[in-house]
Amino acid sequence: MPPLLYLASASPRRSELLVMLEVPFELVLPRVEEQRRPNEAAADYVQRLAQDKATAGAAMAPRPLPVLAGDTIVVLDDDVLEKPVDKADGLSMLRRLSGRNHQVMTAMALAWQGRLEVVLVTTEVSFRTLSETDIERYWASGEPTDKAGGYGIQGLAGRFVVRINGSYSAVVGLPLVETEALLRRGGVLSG
Ligand SMILES: Cc1cn([C@H]2C[C@H](O)[C@@H](COP(=O)(O)OP(=O)(O)OP(=O)(O)O)O2)c(=O)[nH]c1=O
Repeated sequence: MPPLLYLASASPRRSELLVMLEVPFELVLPRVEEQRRPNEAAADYVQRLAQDKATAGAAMAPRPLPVLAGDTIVVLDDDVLEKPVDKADGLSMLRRLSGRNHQVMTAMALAWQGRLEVVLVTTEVSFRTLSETDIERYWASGEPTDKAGGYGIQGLAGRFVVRINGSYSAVVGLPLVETEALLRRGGVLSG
């Protein structure tokens, strides 16, 4: 099947989730700098990054097809927790998340025919209290390194999650319901 869409993402989770929407797609891999501006609100930041990725993807796409991109951040007390830069950073994120609620924000952007639309999905996630042993063992699993907030709900950190209020697929990196609607608006999906 010829592609109808490009996904501008190196995230294997985003590719796996997009498969669920049954639209043939190919990857483009733009490089976009991820740096929050002073006083930039978390919701603005995550939407800007998704838009930057979609725009950069459209600039390098080999064919004039719509380009989808996303960004995920974890927000705790107005602080943005991105991917841990090292072990100390990863352990400190997990200690902060322990026994508390935080928000996971995922923005998805679609660039097509010179247009750009972005949607933001915010999900509340509750963690149980984590012991130092939980935290050290989880870090040693290798799972936290490439994930916003230093955890993956779909993996070993699933056992830390007491409840979520919102979209599970958004926490993993691509909100299925909202992305399907976005792809309909962009004419990628019909019906
Ligand atoms: C909170 C959480 C994040 N994540 C992942 C989703 C994203 O892949 C990653 C956040 O990093 P992002 O910067 O959103 O994305 P990425 O760098 O992995 O990929 P790309 O920019 O090329 O699209 O964290 C999980 O897999 N599970 C979780 O529970």
